[in-house]
Amino acid sequence: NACKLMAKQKVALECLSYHATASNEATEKLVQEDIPSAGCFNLYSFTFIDFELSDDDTCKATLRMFLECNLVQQFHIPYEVLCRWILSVKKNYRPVKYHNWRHALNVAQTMFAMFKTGKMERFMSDLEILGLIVACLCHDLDHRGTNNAFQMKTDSPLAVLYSTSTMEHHHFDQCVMILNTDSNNIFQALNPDDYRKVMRIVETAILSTDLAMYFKKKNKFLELIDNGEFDWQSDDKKELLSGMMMTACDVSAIAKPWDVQHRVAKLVADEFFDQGDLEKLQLKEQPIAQMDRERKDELPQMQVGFIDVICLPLYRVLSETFPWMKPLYQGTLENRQHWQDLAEKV
Ligand SMILES: CCCOc1ccc(S(=O)(=O)N2CCN(C)CC2)cc1-c1nc(CC)cc(=O)[nH]1
Ligand SMILES: [Zn+2]
Repeated sequence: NACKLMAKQKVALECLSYHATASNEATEKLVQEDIPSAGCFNLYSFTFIDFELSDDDTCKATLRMFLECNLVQQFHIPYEVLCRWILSVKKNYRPVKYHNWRHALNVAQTMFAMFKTGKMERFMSDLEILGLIVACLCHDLDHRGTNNAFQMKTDSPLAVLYSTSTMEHHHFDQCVMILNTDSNNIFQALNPDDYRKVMRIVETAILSTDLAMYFKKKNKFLELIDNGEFDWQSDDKKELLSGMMMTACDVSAIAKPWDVQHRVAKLVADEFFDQGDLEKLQLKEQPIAQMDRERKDELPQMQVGFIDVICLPLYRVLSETFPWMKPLYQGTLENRQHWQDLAEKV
């Protein structure tokens, strides 16, 4: 309707004024760079840390993941197009405190480690591996540091466009926009059937990162597991497994070594508190506890709740079915103890 059209134009206008694609200079530079090994970046580990990587290193680490999965050769991705696409994706993340390019890189690296160290690649087709890595890198594109509820409450143009999973639909939209920007289309060599398939994998995977959708999917997934499901080849089961893996990657900072988790949690809290400030100022309303900086001493207890309600159940069922994913469960358990200790101190 007219209302949606206006909102679409408003969002599109924002993009027009800001050039979405990477520059040719930046692309040419990356094309020439030597790419360190996966071992050098520690990409096979569930305890990968990006803090000491420069922005340039993060692009090389991303290139290394594509090369390590043989995706460039397999899908005839022109190397220059891949370099430009990585730089364009990085450019379309905003410098918010948590939902920025570094988060996207970490989520993609966890997916890579799941495929390789978690031995999940044996259940995945090559197209699914390509689709899921791309989905992880794009899953929070153009995040503004505010959640779906905030879009609704502030009547943001995005909430007019998408009434459910508002941000996740926008992230996918941004992913499509970048692919449609000339010489950024890493899927250009795929035949029409594979192109349709991989776009569907990317869309479903990005939409599954809405935590509200996770709760629905989790029960269906648990049912399959309880019935001793082991044939993950059918499309709907594969979609369900991919969705669980996307959430597992999205929250995987919770399983990192304690000093990393503690530092990342501060970034998450700072971004939440910024939204809480906006709600107090702009909306004159009291934010929920996790977004209220006046209640920051409740943070350790909230993290224990986050671990118990969302993270542990997911990592437990994944590691029971796929044993090599256990490090994620183990790391989360250890961090639960640290958060519990802090919660008792307050
Ligand atoms: C660290 C600052 C406090 O962070 C939290 C506080 C509460 C909860 S919650 O599970 O109770 N729950 C989630 C669903 N909301 C709708 C209601 C509240 C989760 C987090 C949290 N989220 C993420 C993902 C962005 C990462 C992270 O480390 N912690
Ligand atoms: Zn995310």
